[in-house]
Amino acid sequence: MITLQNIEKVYRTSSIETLALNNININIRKGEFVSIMGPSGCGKSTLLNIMGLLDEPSKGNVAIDGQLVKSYRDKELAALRNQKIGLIFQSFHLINDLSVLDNVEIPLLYRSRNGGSASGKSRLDHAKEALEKVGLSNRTKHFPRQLSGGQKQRVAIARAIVGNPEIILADEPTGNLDSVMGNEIMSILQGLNNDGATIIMVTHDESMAKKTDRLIRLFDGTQVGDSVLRAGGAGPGDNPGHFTHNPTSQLLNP
Ligand SMILES: Nc1ncnc2c1ncn2[C@@H]1O[C@H](COP(=O)(O)OP(=O)(O)OP(=O)(O)O)[C@@H](O)[C@H]1O
Repeated sequence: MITLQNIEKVYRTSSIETLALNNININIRKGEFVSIMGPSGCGKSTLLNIMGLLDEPSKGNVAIDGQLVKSYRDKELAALRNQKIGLIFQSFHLINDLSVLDNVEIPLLYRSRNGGSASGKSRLDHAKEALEKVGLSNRTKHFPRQLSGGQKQRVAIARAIVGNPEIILADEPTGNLDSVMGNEIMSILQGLNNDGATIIMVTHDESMAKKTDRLIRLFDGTQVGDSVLRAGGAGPGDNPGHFTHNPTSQLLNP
């Protein structure tokens, strides 16, 4: 589903070079719930951003469903992201001036403006459905400032799933929440995973990581662990999957 091959990421400023990721090789299988852990600054967010096509590696290859994304232009990357990937962040990233319902509709608006055919009514229906899935049907007209942290994160999850993405990437989704709310958010993510979503979650919390299928550990930009926590997770030794031919992109393994 997501394959990273020999990924290196270097951040360069005029005076400093930081090797944020060094020779990372990971294959995420369809339907897995994977957690990524490691000390502050070890490269977790950088890794998630590369998986989410928000950032490019300095070296190496990223493939989504076997398709190398290296040759994709920004617009193609944005379209692929909108179609396949839902993003959830620690600080929610909601738009304060928009109602809950309008926040959740945003990915569908993007899709409509880029050739999608969904009507305004169907977009709103989908947004309401997504809010129902996270138990927030009774807050559609509220604004983010009128919600608790856990509710804000549930809105963010509804926005992430409204377009039915196959992949959900979550960067410390419970990091700003107390343990009760954090557990609620984990239950929602587990439910989405049971329904078939592939989820990759960065966390500092071992107890949250233990609820996932597989734990990848990073240290200083290097992958230092990859363990299966429950059946269903792919093993550390798994080889990257095969790559299908698409004339518009290179093959990762010709
Ligand atoms: N835009 C940037 N420019 C320069 N260096 C950066 C940039 N973003 C991240 N880094 C550096 O890359 C390394 C990895 O950062 P990253 O944010 O991926 O770590 P992290 O594991 O997610 O950390 P945390 O747990 O504190 O959020 C760090 O040393 C950081 O200082």
